[in-house]
Amino acid sequence: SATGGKVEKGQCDRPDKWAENFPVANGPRQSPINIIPSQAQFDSSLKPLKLQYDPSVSKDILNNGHSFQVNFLDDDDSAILVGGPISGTYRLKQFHFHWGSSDDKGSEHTVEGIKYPCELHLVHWNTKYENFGEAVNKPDGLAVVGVFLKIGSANPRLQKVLDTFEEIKAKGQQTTFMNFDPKHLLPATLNYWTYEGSLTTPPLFESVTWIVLRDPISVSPAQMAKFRSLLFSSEDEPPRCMCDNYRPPQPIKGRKVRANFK
Ligand SMILES: O[B-]1(O)OCc2ccccc21
Ligand SMILES: [Zn+2]
Repeated sequence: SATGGKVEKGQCDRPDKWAENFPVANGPRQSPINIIPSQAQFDSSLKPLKLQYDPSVSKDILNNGHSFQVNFLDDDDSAILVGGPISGTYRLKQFHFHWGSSDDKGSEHTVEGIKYPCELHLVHWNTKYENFGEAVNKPDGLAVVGVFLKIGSANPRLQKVLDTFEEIKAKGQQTTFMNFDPKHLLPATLNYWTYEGSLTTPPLFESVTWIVLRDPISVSPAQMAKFRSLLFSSEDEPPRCMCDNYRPPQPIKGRKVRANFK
């Protein structure tokens, strides 16, 4: 940068600047939020979450310049989410992650102010709409399952994803990534909190029913270092480490968070 110091984040990368171009950033149902378990309301009418991902129709993995994502074939009901707080059928479109520059931060949702080093988002769209693009800005358009990653033993299922990173190091790079079953990235029990929220990245559409799992999956420090080996920048730009791609918690604005467990 001009000052020769740490390269500053570009304007568009800074969450505190997003309201200038996306006024909904200050809207009534923004995400993520800080979850306070004692204030969540147990709702016995909430159904069990059903993630039916067979066969696993993953296609490819892409570095999109703000995270990396695994894309799925979504032209039929092969990988769907039903039950939980939603009605109807939502199709899996992609999953991606958010993480920090160190293990003490990185998740978007927090629990009693606790940040996890990483958070996985499994993005599904409501099949009452024609496709993801039609669903993405509708109030009941998306359902995103959030999974926390906690520092512990290395996660062999996650390693399969990390092993592709040499091929997608820079923005815009993509490689095939088939037959990966995202069910293997879920914790043993699917206890969850749910609330109405938004995309956590521009355009911040208020279209997401959030389903945040209570139990984390494990990730090792070495695996977290691998996340940080990716770049925000493309191969012909000065390298900028891909990390801290998380939005901080937003005002709850009177919303209720429900739990399907006591
Ligand atoms: O903003 B997000 O990361 O959170 C939910 C979501 C859905 C689709 C794309 C990106 C996102
Ligand atoms: Zn996300």
